[in-house]
Amino acid sequence: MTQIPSVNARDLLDRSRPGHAEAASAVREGAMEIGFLTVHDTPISAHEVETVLDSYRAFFALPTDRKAEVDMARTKANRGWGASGSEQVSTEANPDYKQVFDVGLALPEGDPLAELSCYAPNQWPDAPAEFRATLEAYYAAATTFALDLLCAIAAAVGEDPAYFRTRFSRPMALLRGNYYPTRPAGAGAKDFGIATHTDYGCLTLLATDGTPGLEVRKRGGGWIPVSAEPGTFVINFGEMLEMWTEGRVRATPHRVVGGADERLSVPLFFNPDHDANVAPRGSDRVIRAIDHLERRYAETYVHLQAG
Ligand SMILES: O=C(O)CCC(=O)C(=O)O
Ligand SMILES: [Fe+2]
Repeated sequence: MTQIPSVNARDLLDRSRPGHAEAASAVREGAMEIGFLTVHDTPISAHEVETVLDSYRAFFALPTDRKAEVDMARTKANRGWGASGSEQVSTEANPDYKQVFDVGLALPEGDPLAELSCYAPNQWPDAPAEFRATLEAYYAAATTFALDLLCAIAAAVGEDPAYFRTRFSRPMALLRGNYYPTRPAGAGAKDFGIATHTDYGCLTLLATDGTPGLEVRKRGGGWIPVSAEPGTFVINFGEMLEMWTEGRVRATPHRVVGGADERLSVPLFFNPDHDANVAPRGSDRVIRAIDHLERRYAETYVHLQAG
């Protein structure tokens, strides 16, 4: 049976700890074989995650017309609320029935990067109170942790951590709240909370409310369920890191079918700077991170789809 490795984050991040070698070895298996791992003993507390989950829960519980005030479909970017059906991550499935709320890096006033849609301004609802402050605080904590994790994981798989550390100074990192209502009556074989997909970026730091639902595709066929209580995290890797490491780190397909229980999850998609070259290191190709990300956004967000 394939197991998703569980890693002590303190041991991983601190090379002087006696558990470091064991943590690094578990990371190698998680990154290079399965494409998923879970981490515990992290710098982000269960309480911080519960606070973020409570904020998203209150937002998604607002009446539809209130959420529509920050509907990303009214913009050419992906900041704000995405209604059920606003994203189609697989051409073999219908648009997902989840709702989302997406937040990106907040740039200083007048920053020329704000012209790029990957750095579009965030849209904030008036309610719930503290929603913006809670998400901004979590965004800061999660991006710091994600960078430390990515560098430690790079070192564990034999890459140069210093190289990665310099490619995330203005990251196109996207924080998302996913709200999965109960699986709709009449949902069929092509309907999913989120259909089978790989993530687009480097590393995804995923918190959940503890309700099961996420499934990871096994190489030999079949699915492995993964769960994470608040304070623990699921880590998986995206297409850019797979390209960047010439396939040594794997971007593994995953999905949420959804069931009788509502569910909330909070991924941080840790994407690099817009101008990072994510082509295999040592090759003479250039694949700009922003080009890959904008192409994937244009394929999957229904309001950005061509035609
Ligand atoms: O809800 C989950 O557990 C996973 C969500 C996911 O795969 C995504 O948002 O990319
Ligand atoms: Fe995903």
